[in-house]
Amino acid sequence: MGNWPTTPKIYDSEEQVAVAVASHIDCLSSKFIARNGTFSVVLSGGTLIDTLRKLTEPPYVSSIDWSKWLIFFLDERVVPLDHPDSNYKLAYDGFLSKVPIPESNIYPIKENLSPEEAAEEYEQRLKHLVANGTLKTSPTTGFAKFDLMLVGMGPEGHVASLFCWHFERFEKKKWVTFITDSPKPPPHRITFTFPLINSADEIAMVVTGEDAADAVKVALGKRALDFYPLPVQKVSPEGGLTWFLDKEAASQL
Ligand SMILES: O=C1O[C@H](COP(=O)(O)O)[C@@H](O)[C@H](O)[C@H]1O
Repeated sequence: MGNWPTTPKIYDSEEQVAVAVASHIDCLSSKFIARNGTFSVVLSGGTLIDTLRKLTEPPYVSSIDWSKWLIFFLDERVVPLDHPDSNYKLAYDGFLSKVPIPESNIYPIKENLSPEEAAEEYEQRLKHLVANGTLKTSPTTGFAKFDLMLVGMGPEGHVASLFCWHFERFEKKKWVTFITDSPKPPPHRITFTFPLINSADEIAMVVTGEDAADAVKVALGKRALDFYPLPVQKVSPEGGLTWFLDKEAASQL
């Protein structure tokens, strides 16, 4: 671990962030496909999905080798996959339905399980994909090592479904955990844990809008907190970390 603090890339508008994020992902897609034969990508929900829109347009929609992409979900609301609160539905409607990633390469949560069962099932599925060589392992941590995690942040500094007032953010052993009292609806969620998140080869933090400015300031070390760190401050991958901000999100730096 050792990418913290980092220098953010700051753009005049969310539109420019979307352009830069698409170009960054395109480069990583080529690099990892050349190296591994596949590109494993973990998606957040929230505003991130709309910021990926440039990938669904020329040149990327036809130039990227989508057949080699594998898609996972950083966190998920435990609701049916066609429910308006589902991160899968958000990602499908806004991104996945517009690019030719094979359906069998997309890994949504299983439906009709309790949050605890859904988290356990997803963790076991990840371990199976590591065992059969579909996913890499971090030699340092033994957790799965995804090529790229695209991480959004809530205005109070939560990432994935790891919130300030939940002990799940201190989890050390589980790969995937669950909560039943999310302060942001809906209450039932599963989420990657920090050891799994921080085992990634690359993390892109994609944060836009003025609401996020205070937490961005804390996250990037410009303001100390005298209590526990915000969840976002625990993002510290073994590999690369790149922050993409628009000028509103960066306004307190
Ligand atoms: O609830 C969630 O919130 C975060 C942040 O969302 P945003 O709309 O403020 O960008 C998101 O990254 C996470 O995946 C989602 O479940």
